Amino acid sequence: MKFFNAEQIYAADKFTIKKQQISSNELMERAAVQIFNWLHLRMQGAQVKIHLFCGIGNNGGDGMALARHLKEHGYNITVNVVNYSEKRSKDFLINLDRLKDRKIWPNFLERDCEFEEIGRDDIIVDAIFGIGLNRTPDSWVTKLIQHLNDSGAFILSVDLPSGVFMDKAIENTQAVIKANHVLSFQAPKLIFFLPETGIYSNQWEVLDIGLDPEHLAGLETEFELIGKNELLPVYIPREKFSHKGNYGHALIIGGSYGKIGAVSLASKAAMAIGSGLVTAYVPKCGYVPIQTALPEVMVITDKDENHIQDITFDIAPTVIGLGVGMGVAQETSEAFSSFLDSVKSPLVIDADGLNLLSKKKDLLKKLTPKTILTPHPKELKRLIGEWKDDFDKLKKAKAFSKKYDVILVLKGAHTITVYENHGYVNNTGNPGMATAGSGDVLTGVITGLLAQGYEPLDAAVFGVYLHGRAGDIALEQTGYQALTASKIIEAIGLAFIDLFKMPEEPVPQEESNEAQS
Ligand SMILES: NC(=O)C1=CN([C@@H]2O[C@H](COP(=O)(O)OP(=O)(O)OC[C@H]3O[C@@H](n4cnc5c(N)ncnc54)[C@H](OP(=O)(O)O)[C@@H]3O)[C@@H](O)[C@H]2O)[C@@H](O)CC1
Ligand SMILES: Nc1ncnc2c1ncn2[C@@H]1O[C@H](COP(=O)(O)OP(=O)(O)O)[C@@H](O)[C@H]1O
Ligand SMILES: [K+]
Repeated sequence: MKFFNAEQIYAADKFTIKKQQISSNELMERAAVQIFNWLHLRMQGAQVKIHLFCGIGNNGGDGMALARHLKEHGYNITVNVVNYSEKRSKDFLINLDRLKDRKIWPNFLERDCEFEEIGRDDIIVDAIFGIGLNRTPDSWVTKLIQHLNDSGAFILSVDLPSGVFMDKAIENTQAVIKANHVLSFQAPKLIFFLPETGIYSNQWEVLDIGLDPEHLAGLETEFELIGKNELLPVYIPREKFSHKGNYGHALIIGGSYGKIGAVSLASKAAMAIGSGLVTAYVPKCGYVPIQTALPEVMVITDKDENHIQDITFDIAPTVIGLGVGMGVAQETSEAFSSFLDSVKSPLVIDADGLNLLSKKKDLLKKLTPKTILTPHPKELKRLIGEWKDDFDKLKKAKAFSKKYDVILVLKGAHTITVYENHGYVNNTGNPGMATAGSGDVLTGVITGLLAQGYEPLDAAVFGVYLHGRAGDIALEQTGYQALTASKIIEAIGLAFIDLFKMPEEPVPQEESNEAQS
């Protein structure tokens, strides 16, 4: 699913209005009816106080139209116009008049005015700013936003939480609505998935307002949300007469004294994801533990007992995953450097492999084209330097990807895989996965997919999805706290099965069309 920017949404509005021969106000009405239906289905006429706060643009217009439907269905509402500008939009004004026609008189909130009391059990509809926000709200609007956030009431935001920009970082965190639920029109928004802005959208849902699907499908976007629909076409089925040689040989290089478990996890994950053969390359101290723990995995040992000092082997792996638990000893660094001089196979580099690259940036030029790097935020900082905010991080990651021809897997709650100018946002996984070794599992998963012939970008995006899905499935048995990296590996098979089990959930839409009657 694509993430559109504000300009694309405005253009899609225009296109739809023309093609469907409707007015912009009719489109607004659709949006308002959808929100009304969403609320009505849940509230069933309950007399909970609903406080609507509407700006003077089209986001406010949506709120005014919603107020009319709520009133007509007997809900207990108060309507507030947050009068932050004189430049009221045409459709806001139409809906203001329609309210007045029905004898509903909004309170006009201005600088220095008193704000109404809001009870903890009340509901707030936030329609102050939408995608048109282009500067930080004034101090009095900021105070109002704090008043709403402090009320403890349930906040339903229209389209996005007021105060969040579509394409840049928040400047004043006090000036942002903390929404309990966001109803986003037509498509989700990238800001829901970035850590600095995502915290303001506790939950979100998409409401279809009927923008022209063909027009939307033809739009080029920088970011997209990855789900089953995007991945099923990528899946490589198993052929009846295939043999293990068809599914590649993954070599996992890493480990050091006390950190052999990282290689065990990555190797086991590479096996579980379907690699035909898996070999682990470890210092001597890793031989017995891996041979004992993983009968399916072959082991090659380094000449040294405790650290990797010389990466040479006489096998021909299809793909190499390097770095987990490897340490950054001087000898390891030198071995890594000479290994890169001759390596030709596709590479996945994680953990200490990334730290070594950060220490000697020259090595980046030696990487196989489209090498996959899987940094967590600290490793990423070492690689690409500090960033100002999430948007700056993505910009820097894209530039880095282009400069070195690498695929960057930016791990986090919503891992984003970046290649050149594009970002693929993951929507599986859970906070239970914030646990030792879960990153090692991801390294094995991606390496194992590459071994089977997936293109590097597909292997990264698919691997991140399956890893998260396995974490979600494991969670059902363990709960957050007891979820461990090993449990993620155990659930990989179910993550594959789940891919085919049921179609992707449709974008949530409300069935009831009561308000249209
Ligand atoms: N296809 C869709 O998705 C549909 C979307 N719809 C709805 O339209 C919403 C977008 O509406 P919108 O363009 O009128 O912008 P909105 O956010 O209401 O802001 C209003 C104006 O405020 C101004 N302004 C900006 N920052 C400011 C500040 N800090 N302090 C003071 N003023 C500030 C700025 O004007 P400026 O002053 O810069 O000229 C801006 O234009 C969208 O989110 C959705 O709810 C549906 O109705 C139909 C289909
Ligand atoms: N809150 C979270 N929600 C979803 N996934 C998470 C969360 N926290 C961590 N993860 C995932 O867990 C993995 C952690 O990787 P990493 O930090 O390298 O762990 P380790 O070094 O212990 O193996 C990443 O794939 C990351 O996306
Ligand atoms: K809003």
